Amino acid sequence: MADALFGRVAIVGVGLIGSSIARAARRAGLVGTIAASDADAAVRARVRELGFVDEVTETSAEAAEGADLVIVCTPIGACGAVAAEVGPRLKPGAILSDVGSVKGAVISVMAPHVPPHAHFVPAHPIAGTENSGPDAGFAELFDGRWAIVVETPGSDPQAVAKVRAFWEGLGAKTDTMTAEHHDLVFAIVSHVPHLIAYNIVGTAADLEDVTQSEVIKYSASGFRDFTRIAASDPTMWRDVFLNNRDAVLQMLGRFVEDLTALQRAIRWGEGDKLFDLFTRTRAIRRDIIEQGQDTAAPDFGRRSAPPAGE
Ligand SMILES: NC(=O)C1=CN([C@@H]2O[C@H](COP(=O)(O)OP(=O)(O)OC[C@H]3O[C@@H](n4cnc5c(N)ncnc54)[C@H](O)[C@@H]3O)[C@@H](O)[C@H]2O)C=CC1
Ligand SMILES: O=C(O)C(=O)Cc1ccc(O)cc1
Repeated sequence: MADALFGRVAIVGVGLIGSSIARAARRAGLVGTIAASDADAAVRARVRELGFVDEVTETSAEAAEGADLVIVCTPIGACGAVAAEVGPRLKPGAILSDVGSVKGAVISVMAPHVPPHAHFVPAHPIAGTENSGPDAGFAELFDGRWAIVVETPGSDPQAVAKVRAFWEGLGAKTDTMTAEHHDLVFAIVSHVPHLIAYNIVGTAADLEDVTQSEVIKYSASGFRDFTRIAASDPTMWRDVFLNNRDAVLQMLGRFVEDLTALQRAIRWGEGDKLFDLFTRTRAIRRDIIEQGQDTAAPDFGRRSAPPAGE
């Protein structure tokens, strides 16, 4: 068991990520007290029932009162309003953080509400599932996965080090990068792939009338994997695309160009072009596996409830 890094931690928004943080922090003995709040009364009631936090408050301001660390785990679109509510309650030396999948836009709406006596250290765990809500979280979610901690101009190195230590205590490996770089990288490795999944499942669903349900009946594992991703939370992903617009559009532009080149290769029977690309991409997958980076274990992706007895 690690020594407690923080006395009181407040989690605002107790869905998949917020509840997983609470469970993992408890598992590691990382914090003294965990307070939690959520805008949804049904979620607050369920969190009380599940019993993985010490205190459930009506408002985020109450949860943040006296906290050493406040982590905003709401959809991105709510981060600015939550920061406006908790900012004035932050005690001297307190750290405000978040888990949003986009960093630039989130920082621009949260940072103005951080008083000079507190610190702001944005973060993003690269771990999740297609499920939402407090029942979907589990303590092992971050084990062996990356958590990106963002350094902002003027950020306090000690506060950054504490947030890194917190994520490492939750089981993650940590790295730092600028918000701008983060948003470009995750546009191509996470946001555009989700958009592709939403699109292909949508297209197939539109064709379903024509094929009389064959789309679902015969869907093999490739299409099934897309349906898992396309089952991800609509609010969360709407907010991701609205808030990482420039980077996503830049990466989509490149993606569409490359797709058009493939379309052309198929039209003109250029088998060598297709074969070369498929050979390169197969090697990439093999490299990922060799480096032990394929930590998206299927049982993690498919989990919808914490282990019995938690
Ligand atoms: N789901 C995933 O796989 C991952 C999500 N993230 C980020 O984590 C954040 C949360 O995502 P999830 O936990 O999946 O969502 P979730 O939908 O499971 O939970 C979000 C919770 O926030 C609450 N909420 C909404 N507005 C609020 C407000 N104004 N004040 C207090 N509570 C409020 C909702 O009632 C809900 O319980 C998002 O910003 C997302 O970008 C980061 C990594 C992975
Ligand atoms: O479920 C999956 O495959 C994911 O890709 C989870 C995920 C979603 C959003 C993030 O910002 C990070 C991880």
